Amino acid sequence: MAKVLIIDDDPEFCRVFCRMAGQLGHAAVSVQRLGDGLLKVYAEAFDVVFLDVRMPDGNGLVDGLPQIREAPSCPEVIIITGFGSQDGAELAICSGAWDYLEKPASLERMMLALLRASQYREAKACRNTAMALKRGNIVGNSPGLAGCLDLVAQAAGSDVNVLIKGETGTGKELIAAAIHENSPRAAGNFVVVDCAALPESLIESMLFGHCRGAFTDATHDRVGLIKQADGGTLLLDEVGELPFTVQKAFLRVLQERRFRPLGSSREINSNFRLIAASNRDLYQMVKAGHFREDLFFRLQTITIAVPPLRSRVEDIRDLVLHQVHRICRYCRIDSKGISPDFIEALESYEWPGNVRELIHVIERTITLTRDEPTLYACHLPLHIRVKAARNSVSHSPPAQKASDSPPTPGSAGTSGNHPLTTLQQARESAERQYLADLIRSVGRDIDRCCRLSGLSRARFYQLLKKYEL
Ligand SMILES: Nc1ncnc2c1ncn2[C@@H]1O[C@H](COP(=O)(O)OP(=O)(O)OP(=O)(O)O)[C@@H](O)[C@H]1O
Repeated sequence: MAKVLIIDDDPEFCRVFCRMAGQLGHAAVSVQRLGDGLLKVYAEAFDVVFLDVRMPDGNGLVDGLPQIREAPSCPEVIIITGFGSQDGAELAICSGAWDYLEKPASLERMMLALLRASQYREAKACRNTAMALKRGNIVGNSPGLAGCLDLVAQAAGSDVNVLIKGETGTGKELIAAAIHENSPRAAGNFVVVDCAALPESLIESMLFGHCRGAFTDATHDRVGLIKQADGGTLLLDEVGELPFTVQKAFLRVLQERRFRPLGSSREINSNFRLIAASNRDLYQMVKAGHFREDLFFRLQTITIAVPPLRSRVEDIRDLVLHQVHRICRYCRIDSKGISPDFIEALESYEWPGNVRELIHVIERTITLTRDEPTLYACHLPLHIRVKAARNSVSHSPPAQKASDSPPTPGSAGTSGNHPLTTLQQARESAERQYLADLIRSVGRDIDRCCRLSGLSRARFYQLLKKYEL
């Protein structure tokens, strides 16, 4: 039985729908306004939500769907609309809807969609309780990361090939390790091959192994990485860097799970599970002729796309707390307090290097503030402070006196149409704010100010003078 909510401004339609769902054993309730629907999904757990698009107080697809998908029970959403369009259908599916039905869809069709969505939910609930996922070192609870962990659970329960995509530093290797740890192969080896770091001349011998005398430097037999993963998992990290010739040889290994080490006359077996990871767009590489299409299709039976950190800002707080505690313990210093402005500044930065960059910033900050009991935003590197200050300026532009802001080039006479400041002005405003905060929290201890800000003494004095601080 599923718990169902229908959000539709037609009370008669809701009444008939609820009665029919009830006859099929589901518990259905309805509301006629989008706002009431949102309140309800955040107050109660639902399995499936039927959502109308044109509501008196908003557009279900645009204003409702994303929020409903992020509700604690993360219900499946079926869009029902009297004004269906191909673009609407695409938007719905891309935004995570289960289905997109045009009114008047027959009630049977709606009940079929409900049946499928509720069966899927049941199966998912069984999987989750059957296997409480060991997360390893993975920190974070954002919906984006939760979606990845769902796929980790699915992948761990099967033996199919997995492709993990995502920008550098997003945690692809951690995800791969979690699949291995949760799979029946956990007792076997987890062998990581960094395809970008293997010298091209050695790559075949590293992967396949070699016999003594196979080439000039082969002074003894060597077991290749593929054989080392026998009974376990092989992670091909940066698989896009695998040379084209090796891709062909590897494809055969993937099909046969057999190969011949260099210089050997005998083929050997290796029963490994393959996970590949890449921060490059392999599909584009296939189109450009740099990656084999047949290998590409074989790699991705399950694909996990790890979102960049900037699109799961909710994880930053958890990651910071975890890392600060970990690093302080490692450095044998007392754990530090964290002020809200420290987290806010980190949340407003875009993290091109993702979690790896965040960890480096925290390590650096703790090293530079060993004696500080609390971390403030002013302890962060300048570029992050600047970004935070710029964001606060652009969200609520301060009223400026005309004399404060020289006209920007080309804006004379039309400045009323240009609320944005110039880059130089924004930079100066951020710089001034940063220095003021720094002095406020550290005092006039010039050595510490210079050490924390990374500025030379001369430059520091120059800026104090410039901003009359
Ligand atoms: N969710 C997370 N929780 C805790 N630590 C994380 C998380 N994601 C990434 N990290 C840490 O960030 C660093 C980079 O992670 P990882 O090497 O898995 O990224 P990657 O996507 O494989 O990077 P690359 O593409 O550059 O190989 C590691 O120190 C890892 O432990």
